[in-house]
This record gives sequence, C-alpha cells and structure tokens, in this order.
Amino acid sequence: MIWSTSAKPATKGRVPVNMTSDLDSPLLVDTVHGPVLYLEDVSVSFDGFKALNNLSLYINDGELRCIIGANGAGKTTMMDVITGKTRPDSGTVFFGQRIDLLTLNEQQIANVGIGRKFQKPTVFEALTVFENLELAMSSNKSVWASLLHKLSGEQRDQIEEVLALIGLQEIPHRLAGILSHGQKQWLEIGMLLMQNPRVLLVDEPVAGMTSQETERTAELLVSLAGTHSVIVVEHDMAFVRSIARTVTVLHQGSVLAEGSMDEIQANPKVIEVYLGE
Ligand SMILES: Nc1ncnc2c1ncn2[C@@H]1O[C@H](COP(=O)(O)OP(=O)(O)OP(=O)(O)O)[C@@H](O)[C@H]1O
Repeated sequence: MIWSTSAKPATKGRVPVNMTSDLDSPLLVDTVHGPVLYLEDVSVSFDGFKALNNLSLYINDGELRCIIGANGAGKTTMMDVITGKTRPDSGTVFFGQRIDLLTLNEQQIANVGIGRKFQKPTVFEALTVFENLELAMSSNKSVWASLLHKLSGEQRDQIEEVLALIGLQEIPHRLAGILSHGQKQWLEIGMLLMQNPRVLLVDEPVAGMTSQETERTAELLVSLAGTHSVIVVEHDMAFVRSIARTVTVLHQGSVLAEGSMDEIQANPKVIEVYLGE
C-alpha cells in the first residue's frame, strides 16, 4: 500500500504516554484520512532471530481481516506488538492518525479501544454469563464492587444487546463453568464487546469447536465487522474462506501476500511456502 502524505499518521500530533486520562475514550481515534491500525517497518528480534522483519500492515476501519501463516510466521508476535506486550526494535505502530501505540502500555492500549481475545477462554467459571458481562463492563472496580454496583438502565441494555449478539440471551443466569467450549468463547468475545473496542484481535477462535459452533462463530465475527475492525488469526482455512474479505499471509515475519482468498490460494509464492506444505 502506498501512503499519500495526508494519510500517514502525523508524528507531530503523537499522544504522549502520560496523557492517560485522555485515553479512556475510543472516540479519540481519528481514521478520517487512513486506516484504524497502521504498522510500518516493524521488526522484533529474539536473540538475533527476527520474529518480525520490517512488517507493514494496514487495517481499515470496520474491516474483517484474516491473518494466516505457518507456525513461527510471526502472527502472535504481531498481536503482541499491537497490544503492547512486546516492544518492537524498530518501526511505527499507530491507532488511527494520532495515537502512537508504542508510547502506551498494555492497559492503556486496551483502554483506547483495542481488545484481544486469546485462544483459551478465560471467563470467570463460578459466575453467571450475565455477571461475567457485568464484570467486563467495569475495568476499575473489584469483582465484588462490580457485582454489588447497581446497573443503570443503559448498562442493562448494553448487556442485553451483547447477550443477543453472542447468542446467549436464553441463558444469562447459567454458570459460565458449565457452558460448552463454543459458548465460553462467545462469552469471552462478549466480555470484550462490553468495553466497546474499536479493534478486536481474535486468536484462533474456532480451535476445538464443533462445526455448528464454528458456523455460529463465523456469523458472529462477520456481524461485528463494520462497527468494529476485526483481525482474526486462524489456521482453519475453510473457516477463513467462510469469513474473509481480505487475507494477509505472513511468512518469516513479513507480509508474503495479501488479497482475497482466491487470490491468495492462486499465488505461487503462497503455494510454495504455505499452502503447498
Ligand atoms: N519470547 C520469545 N523468545 C524467543 N523466540 C521467540 C519468542 N516469541 C516468539 N519467538 C520466535 O519467533 C518466531 C515467531 O513466533 P510467533 O509465535 O510470532 O509465530 P506464530 O506465527 O504465532 O506461530 P504459531 O502459529 O505457531 O503460533 C518463532 O520462531 C518463535 O519461536
């Protein structure tokens, strides 16, 4: 992708790290002139080994992007860089035009609107579906303070809305511990949604799911795109085909190819290093 001068993030308008109070609202994110997420020339080395090698990646507002790549291609490292878990050795990572993610810590990055769903669900098993969502809404309170806090009508509406989105509206009072694997994954996506993220990073969402659960997850992620940008890292190619508009193939820490699933599968470089394995 070629950047026009106006579309490049303005380094002059960087948000300094100490302005945490201003970073609570996802509304700060300015995407009028460009992507919601902008990674350019990002490199990460572990003991001299380049896990990311001048990686450049641009995610548009509201798009659903699938990232694929063989083991060790750099997918997890890429997500770690976006979410502040790993600091790159070099490169630029912006959220919208103004927010330099490399100046923020993990909590601040979550607060400005980048949510991450790890592969393994981490719901509170002893609490109900509803309580898990309630808890996810309030990032600063303790568990008990959150649960004893009286919900406003608006908050209740938000929980009901998310329950419907994740398909658990019939079972809000079921303990999370007895949900199926798929339901736990949806609940965790719901917990992320309670924070109103602008960007959602989702790691292998359908691993271990039944085919019915996989189908339901595809519908859920597709329905989230538009109002959120959704980045899905996934190995299941049939699933990727079922949801993807644009697929990015990572290889040895940089982008090998990008395009529709048909373009990717016909790309000789991709066939050689990944699909042809
Ligand atoms: N903390 C670390 N220390 C040393 N090497 C690391 C570390 N994290 C990742 N690597 C190496 O960097 C490379 C990229 O790893 P990464 O986990 O990003 O790949 P991946 O595409 O997510 O792979 P997978 O599909 O297996 O999860 C791998 O060779 C990995 O061994």
